[in-house]
Amino acid sequence: MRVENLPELFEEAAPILKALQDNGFEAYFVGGSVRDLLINRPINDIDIATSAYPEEIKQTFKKTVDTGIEHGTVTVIENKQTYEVTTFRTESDYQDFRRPDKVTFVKSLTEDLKRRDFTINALAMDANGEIVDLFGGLDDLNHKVIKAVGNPSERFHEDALRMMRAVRFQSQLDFEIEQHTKEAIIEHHELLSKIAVERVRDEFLKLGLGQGFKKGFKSFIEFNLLKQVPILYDYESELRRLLGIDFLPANEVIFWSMIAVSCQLPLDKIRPFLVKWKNSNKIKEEVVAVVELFDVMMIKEPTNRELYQYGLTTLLQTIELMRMFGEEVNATLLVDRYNQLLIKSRDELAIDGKILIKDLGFRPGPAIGQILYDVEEAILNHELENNLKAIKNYIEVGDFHE
Ligand SMILES: Nc1ccn([C@@H]2O[C@H](COP(=O)(O)OP(=O)(O)OP(=O)(O)O)[C@@H](O)[C@H]2O)c(=O)n1
Ligand SMILES: [Mg+2]
Repeated sequence: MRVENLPELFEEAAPILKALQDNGFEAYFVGGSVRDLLINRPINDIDIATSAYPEEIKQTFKKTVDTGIEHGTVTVIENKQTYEVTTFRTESDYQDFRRPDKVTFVKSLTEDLKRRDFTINALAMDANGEIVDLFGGLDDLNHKVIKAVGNPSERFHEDALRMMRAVRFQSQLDFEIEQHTKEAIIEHHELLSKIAVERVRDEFLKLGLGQGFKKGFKSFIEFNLLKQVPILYDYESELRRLLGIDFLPANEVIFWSMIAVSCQLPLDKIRPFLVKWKNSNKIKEEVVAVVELFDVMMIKEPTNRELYQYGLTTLLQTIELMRMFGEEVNATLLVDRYNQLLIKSRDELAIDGKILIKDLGFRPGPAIGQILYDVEEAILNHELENNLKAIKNYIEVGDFHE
């Protein structure tokens, strides 16, 4: 099969393949980009596999970076684009079911494709768009099937993360997992515990944001992968409720908030939960804010101060989360209320501590903070305009002096 009219991304990369070929090497596009091209999905990164050794790749191109030279990967920079170019390889010595430290370079594309995870990821394409399909990947793409290359048990022993990859592709692509592949995951699910949490998290998140979330998540639970992940292994019945939800989480923060809320984790357990999953501080704080506001809004309308304190992004994410859990929320009204706030942050306040001390004769100390808070509160509740004259007057009349 040949792909006519390659998209620009591939056209731009074709000279890389040609340069390697001109030096007597084989070179192909491989992996996710070929798969995604064939099913019209947006293409992430273009990976290239070649018979050239890393040193030979480096000699072929002017600008290269040794990204993972011990694994045979050299990054080639051409026309400001970067391409990962990897020597045909097979992974031989497996320790602890993680990807090996050592790889063995091989001279044929076939050997390289044989060690890849799924048939849909084991397709290659040459510079003219000709597809190399040695394991039935095209058929599986057409039938929307995720199937291990060769013996599934072997593939999962080589890298146990592949079991997570199976369910994340199921979610992202809305595909089904082939029977033997599925049975091998169920049989070997315990191997997942050997894999670094960060790697599991990346796959879990991709699963969480996929179009076929419910399908992938159901497999994640039913193939017992859930049993191997931090904290959540205890919450199977709670998490199963997510299978009945009709909204897809739109981003990382909503995804983790959705998980935390469905497990009914108390607020003080959310940070430790996110830390266990090695999330960044940024994600941690954003998720905690969403869940806090969610708890508020489940009981009552948020106050103006709450809208101000949490801000628009958190508000919108919380509204989305509430809708996921079947709560009716008047988003327009809440957003209008937010937009009508006279100030959106402390910096916008027309007065500050310095003015209070210099112009109004207050003494430095905790009273300053209290005055600013009260002024802010009056402005947030539309009882006071945010201009210096009005605020000074408010303070004079209000008898704030000790
Ligand atoms: N554990 C893994 C990881 C990757 N691969 C192979 O390496 C390719 C590139 O890996 P990666 O970029 O991680 O995955 P993609 O399939 O490209 O998916 P994505 O679109 O998410 O990048 C895969 O297609 C697959 O052929 C593999 O066999 N086993
Ligand atoms: Mg990729």
